[in-house]
Amino acid sequence: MATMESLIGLVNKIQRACTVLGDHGGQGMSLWEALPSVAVVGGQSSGKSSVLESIVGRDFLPRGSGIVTRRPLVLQLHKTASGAEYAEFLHAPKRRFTDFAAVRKEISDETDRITGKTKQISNIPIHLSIYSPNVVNLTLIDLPGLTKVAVEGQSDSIVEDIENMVRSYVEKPNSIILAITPANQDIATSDAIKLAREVDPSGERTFGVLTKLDLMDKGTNATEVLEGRAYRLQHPWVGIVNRSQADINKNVDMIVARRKEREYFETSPDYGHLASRMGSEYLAKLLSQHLELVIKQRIPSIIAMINKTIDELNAELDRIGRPIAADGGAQLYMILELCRAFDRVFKEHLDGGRPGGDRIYGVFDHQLPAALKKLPFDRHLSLKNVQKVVNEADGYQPHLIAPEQGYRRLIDGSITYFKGPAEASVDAVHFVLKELVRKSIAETEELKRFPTLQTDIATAANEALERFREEGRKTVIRLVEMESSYLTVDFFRKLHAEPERKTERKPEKNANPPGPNDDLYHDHSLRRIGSNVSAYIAMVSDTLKNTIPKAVVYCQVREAKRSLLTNFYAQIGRREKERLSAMLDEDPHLMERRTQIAKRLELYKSARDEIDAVAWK
Ligand SMILES: Nc1nc2c(ncn2[C@@H]2O[C@H](COP(=O)(O)OP(=O)(O)OP(=O)(O)O)[C@@H](O)[C@H]2O)c(=O)[nH]1
Repeated sequence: MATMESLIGLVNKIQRACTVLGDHGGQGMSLWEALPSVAVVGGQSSGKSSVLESIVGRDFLPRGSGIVTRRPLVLQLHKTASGAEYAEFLHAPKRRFTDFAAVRKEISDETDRITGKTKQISNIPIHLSIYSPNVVNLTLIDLPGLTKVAVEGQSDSIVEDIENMVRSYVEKPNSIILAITPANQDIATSDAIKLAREVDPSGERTFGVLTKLDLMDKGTNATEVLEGRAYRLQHPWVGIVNRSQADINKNVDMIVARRKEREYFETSPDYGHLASRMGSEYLAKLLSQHLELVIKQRIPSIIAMINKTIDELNAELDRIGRPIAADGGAQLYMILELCRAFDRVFKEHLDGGRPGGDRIYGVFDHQLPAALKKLPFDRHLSLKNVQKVVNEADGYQPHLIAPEQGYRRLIDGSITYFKGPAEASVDAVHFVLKELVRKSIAETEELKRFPTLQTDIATAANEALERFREEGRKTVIRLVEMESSYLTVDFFRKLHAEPERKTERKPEKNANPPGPNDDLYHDHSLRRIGSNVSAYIAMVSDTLKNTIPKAVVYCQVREAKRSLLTNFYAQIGRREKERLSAMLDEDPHLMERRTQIAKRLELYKSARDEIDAVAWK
């Protein structure tokens, strides 16, 4: 079973953490808003500060004319067993105040730090913790006094601004309203009650406090109000007698004032019967008990809200990416993971699943055959050129049986033409691969947050592709050169065995002018040579049409799949931690957002842990 200290202490802790993170309501459903708290509201001079000081048993609030409270003051009271009495501000955690006049000055100074000397108001709370044997565990939020008129130097809107700020605190369903009304004023005109009625019509969250009972006109009393007949609330009204201005001027001790207040009620003919339920000490206990009760009731919904928020924050973190680890090993691991993610996408492009790989087949199926077809063999094997090549090969002595050298030169010359389409295939596939690298980087979700690493991967992949292209180029050129280094002997043997039907008919078809017999024979023979070479080259072309794609895939596509980033991995493995961090550079906005989320997540998780610890005690 949780103790009172632990429950209120728990909420105190969470509230402080909320303020550190800038979560103090006003931004949708926040943890702060889910936490029950007591908000103190009242018109100017209603005795708000006096009630708070009386509850604390210390003078510590700034005084003065005009609007003194200009920022919410979250006052967390912690009862100490040791007798030590001191105060601490969340904004100055290292400093322990034992002099309460210094606390007052610090509240003033800290107010001005945010609002400037302009006397404007701000909804950013000041957190003050007071540790004392004279307090009960309680958290109160002191809010600016509701006012009717702006004083000099303040904008006209301040009246409305204050009301809006106070309303933003009291309208949340988890807020307990401490509505302070002076007894020497008509309850119907009380600013505090007016606002409380507006946001809590059933009066279940409102505690009515009547101050200045001692200042009522002779012959009148407040029993109508205190007994709940004048204005009904779910909770009993509490009457208070604070120090008068004269007491304050005389520096009457707060503890003495408490005693005097007790005596006032005990001896009062009007309120004697209510004495046990009157006074600031009673009020503090009442609030403390009530706050504890409310916290207990709210814990399940607070836990639900915390869990929901944790889920949402985790989902957002997943979306924008988890924070990067600080140590080199983890960074290296992360870079490798990111590279692998890229590699997966890249392979999907090649193997199918994502488009692009089919364009490589397009090179082999279209581009290469078309380029082979366009090669200028007609020109190279024209009668004139055949004659020229054969004659040159023969030299001073014409061939006797067959122009062996001529054949070889014609074939060599023709085969050289294949280098063009072979290299073009290598280049075409290279560009497809390069484009797929670019696409894959853009499509790798995990890489989106790391522009530097994207560039690094692109550079490394393109360097690798250049190497593969060079390898591919060498290999296809070698294939072409192999074709000229050793000819297929069988092809020519078969030719030899065949009758010369086809070629013999040709001269008749070609309406060549009649000439000497040997000339005719010579033409026939040249034509035959041309057509034999042409047939041979067609065969080579068919072979290369099949082997060039094999070489290209072997050297470029297969390697890209196998070892696109191998060199890169080796390089980063040797890199210093600083360079690894630099590779994981991110968009600063994103980093900021992530830090924010991580902090909030931390807050919510620790809040959950704290609640668990209390709930199981
Ligand atoms: N006699 C008597 N005087 C009181 C009582 N409560 C408050 N006062 C006096 O009323 C004046 C205003 O009290 P504060 O406690 O400063 O009131 P406040 O609501 O905090 O005022 P602002 O901060 O100006 O809005 C001071 O002079 C107090 O001494 C009371 O119960 N009896």
